[in-house]
Amino acid sequence: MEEEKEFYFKTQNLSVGYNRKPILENISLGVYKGQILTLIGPNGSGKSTILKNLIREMSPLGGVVVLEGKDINNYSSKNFAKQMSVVLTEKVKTELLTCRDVVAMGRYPYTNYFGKLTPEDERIVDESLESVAALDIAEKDFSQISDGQRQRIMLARAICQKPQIIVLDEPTSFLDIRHKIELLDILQNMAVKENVTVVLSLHEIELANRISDWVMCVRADGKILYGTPDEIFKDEIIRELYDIKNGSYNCLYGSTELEKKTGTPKVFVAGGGGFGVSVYRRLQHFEIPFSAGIIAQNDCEYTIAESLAVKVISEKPFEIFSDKSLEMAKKYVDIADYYIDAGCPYGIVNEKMKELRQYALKNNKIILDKPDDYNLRQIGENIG
Ligand SMILES: Nc1ncnc2c1ncn2[C@@H]1O[C@H](COP(=O)(O)OP(=O)(O)OP(=O)(O)O)[C@@H](O)[C@H]1O
Repeated sequence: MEEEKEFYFKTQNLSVGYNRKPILENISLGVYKGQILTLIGPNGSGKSTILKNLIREMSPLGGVVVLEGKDINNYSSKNFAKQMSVVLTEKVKTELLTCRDVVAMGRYPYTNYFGKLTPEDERIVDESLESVAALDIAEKDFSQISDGQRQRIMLARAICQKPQIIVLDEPTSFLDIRHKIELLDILQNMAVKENVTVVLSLHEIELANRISDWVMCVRADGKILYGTPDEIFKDEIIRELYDIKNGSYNCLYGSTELEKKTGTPKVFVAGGGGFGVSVYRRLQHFEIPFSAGIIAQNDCEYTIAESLAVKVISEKPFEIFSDKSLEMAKKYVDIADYYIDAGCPYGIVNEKMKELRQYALKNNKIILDKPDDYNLRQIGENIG
């Protein structure tokens, strides 16, 4: 990681761990103002431990954490709270506090000794509640709301603090997909529009890929990779990071596929244009090995076919399907008992697929057009 200009927030040779035993060493991260850094990695790899060291909840076993050129230990508590707000997963103990009260706690670095809120503070509390779409639950008892609602209130509290940097540990874990997207949208907005720096950990790597400027991969073996999303989100790196042996993760589409079924492909799928995707996944579901073709390598379903099919007959990007590919596809039709037509329309590029279907027909293959689950289950039973 080369530093051209001074990072707003960085670590230098940071070591973190428990009871004087390091679990991760030589951690070097750096973000500029208004950027988003996401920590990803398997359970127990140490993401929360790193975050706790970044927010002064734990003391590093070695190295330093630097905020705006200054060791974070050299900030007074109040000044540190004006710079940084934190959203952790731990449940906050509250007695008889409304959601509004909890959010208002975010203003304490700015209030006087008695903690009295000014009308301006009250306005910021309302604004923060509104930004997480929680005005409707503002007067509810904080201990009587759902996990997802609690997560949004804690974010509102952090926003209310008007920080320069916000640190969040798995802020999306209890949220449904709509609220996940909304939360990440709020963070992105804070970063891009208000120049707030965001450091967070996420399990949803496809979302990490969308919002991050920097990504830190924390591997179970203690190895750390740091880079831009383009450098980090490669199928190979992600597979190794999570030690995915059965199944696959596709970085381009953020899709997860279950384990490929191997064996003689008694089914041939004529796919293309995305029409084959659901057929491949249902064949996998019924544990039926299959071959697929002819798929252009730039077709949106190519990588999914590669993840699930025993064999994919493919064509180079943007090329009209060649005789050579057709001959190869015929070989796999020969092996198969079934020819599934996924319904991709014919055009200039894939005209040879008409010939392939004729070939299957002539060779007494059972032709199925867009089969449903009932058909697929029967195929599974027939081929054993
Ligand atoms: N208080 C503690 N004392 C000793 N070891 C701890 C403590 N808290 C966590 N650990 C250990 O430190 C390692 C890293 O834990 P950490 O919670 O940082 O992982 P994580 O990457 O955040 O995991 P997850 O994705 O499951 O939240 C784990 O092996 C864990 O068992």
